[in-house]
Amino acid sequence: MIVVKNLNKIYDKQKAVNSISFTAQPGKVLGFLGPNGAGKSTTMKMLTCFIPPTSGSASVYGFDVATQPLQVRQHIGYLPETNPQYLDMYVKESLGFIADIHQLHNKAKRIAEVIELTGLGPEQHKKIGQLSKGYRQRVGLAQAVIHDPEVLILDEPTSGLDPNQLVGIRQLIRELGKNKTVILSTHIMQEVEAVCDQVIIINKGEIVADDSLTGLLEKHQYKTLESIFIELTNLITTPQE
Ligand SMILES: Nc1ncnc2c1ncn2[C@@H]1O[C@H](COP(=O)(O)OP(=O)(O)OP(=O)(O)O)[C@@H](O)[C@H]1O
Repeated sequence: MIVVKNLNKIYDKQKAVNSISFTAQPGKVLGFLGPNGAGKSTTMKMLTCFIPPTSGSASVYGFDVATQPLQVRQHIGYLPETNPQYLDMYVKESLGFIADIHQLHNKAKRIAEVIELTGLGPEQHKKIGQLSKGYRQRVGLAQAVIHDPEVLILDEPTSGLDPNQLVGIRQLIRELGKNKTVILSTHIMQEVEAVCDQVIIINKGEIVADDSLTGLLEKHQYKTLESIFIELTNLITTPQE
């Protein structure tokens, strides 16, 4: 479970995240939506202890991101938007490297399992630099889940994937979401409808919707998710400080 209370991030003078509060429950996929620059990645970076909050609090699986970052990292899997990879490493080597960071005892078995889970089988003997973008995303996902974390934070996990790969990765996220807490950011509304149970829309650092997918659609007279998104993210027109 993730609990966020009055979380703020100010970069110099730029207020990126403005006192947001929400919870994410296990067994559900939470779609984190918002226009470019809304504060999605910043929030995800705070939840994964990559950057400290300016104020407010967030806990992941009961551990505080500011005071218990090691414990948070043990229970969280993170696929950053940029999916940074060592291109000279072989797929299995990179998974072994991450498995070592997590001090996994059953390393070989677990590497084989995540290769199977993420559909990396046919490409497992290649160097990461030789992989297509979609397969690199799969490596990122395999790295994020290798220690079987209870919480997964996925920043635009399907960006740039072809339709065949999209279906596969979405199915995988759905499957993982059955017993983990998953937060997923995306700009693809179809993906939200296909994968998410809960939807948060953030605009200019503030939450403008937090509801179940069905609740959100019902509240907006079953308009398309795209029109709801546009309506809500064009609402706040006052400039940021
Ligand atoms: N390191 C930084 N220093 C200064 N400002 C930053 C930094 N990182 C992000 N910002 C600013 O914070 C705001 C939120 O950015 P963030 O990357 O969280 O948005 P986002 O919702 O993830 O956007 P996108 O959909 O484009 O990925 C933006 O105005 C951005 O310019």
